[in-house]
Amino acid sequence: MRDPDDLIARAGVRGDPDHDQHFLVDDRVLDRLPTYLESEAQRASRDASGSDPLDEIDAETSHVLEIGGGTGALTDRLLAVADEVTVVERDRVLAAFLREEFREEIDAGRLTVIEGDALEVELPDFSASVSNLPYGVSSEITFRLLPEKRPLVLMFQQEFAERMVAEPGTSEYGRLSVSTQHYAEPELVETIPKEAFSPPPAVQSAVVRLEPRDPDYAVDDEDFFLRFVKAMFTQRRKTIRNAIRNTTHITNLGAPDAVVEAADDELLQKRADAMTPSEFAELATLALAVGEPEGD
Ligand SMILES: C[S@@+](CC[C@H](N)C(=O)[O-])C[C@H]1O[C@@H](n2cnc3c(N)ncnc32)[C@H](O)[C@@H]1O
Repeated sequence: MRDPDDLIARAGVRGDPDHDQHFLVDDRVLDRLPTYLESEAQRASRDASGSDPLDEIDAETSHVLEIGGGTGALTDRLLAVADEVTVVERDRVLAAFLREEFREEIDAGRLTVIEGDALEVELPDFSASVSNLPYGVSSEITFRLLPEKRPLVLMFQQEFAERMVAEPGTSEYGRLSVSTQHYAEPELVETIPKEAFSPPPAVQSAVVRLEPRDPDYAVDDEDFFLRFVKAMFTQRRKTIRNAIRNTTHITNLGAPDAVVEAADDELLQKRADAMTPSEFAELATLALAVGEPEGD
């Protein structure tokens, strides 16, 4: 495997925190990241057999997408486990370096470097993604990837990761938890100290594994459901009864009182942070049916 410090030296760059550039320099962390594509049970059985993680990975690695390639330390590990890798990098100098450093892999058709903004470029049909995300746009990128319903292993600021995996009734639980868990089952698999990066970011990081799944509830209109959840959490300290009445500028409900009249009283007395995703779905479905949403 290429040495991460050598890659930075060869690229002749210093990560610029203002452009979300924090390069991973801890080999052990880099080696572990692709293995999180496996489930917990698969990882445990491999650990028990003592096999080399990068040799034995048992996951869908036909085409792995990496957002934010940097100097290529993670790209190198992904090439070791995947048939094909596509890396997106916005920085012109870094994209040129990746094309030079990985010329052989590119010529062999195993690596594609896309220079551009991950929020704008056309993404390939990938089988999984493993990425150390640019934190400034991590939410937007994640919600671009989640609807594709592929396994994702993504690095975030720790506090963000904790909100993604949070359960109802906790202070971290919010709109981010419900919308993440609508698409996938998230698992916080490892926290990463600042020293694993060069330059170190301001806060600790964490790796989240996101296994795509269909939710255990049905929604007729996904956009309305997500907008309804957003609306309820803008009124976190209010009861759902008041939140429904106070947020018509977000939900576009023409008849919020009709929703309140038709809804189960027990739900109406709750606050958003005590509502399970399926309870939100139940209310959103009712709101669509009787709340006269405008423009839907
Ligand atoms: C946290 S670094 C990770 C670099 C490398 N993968 C590693 O682990 O060492 C994030 C990378 O994303 C790039 N980047 C920042 N914003 C981006 C965007 N909107 N689209 C694509 N790449 C972006 C940065 O230039 C940087 O190289």
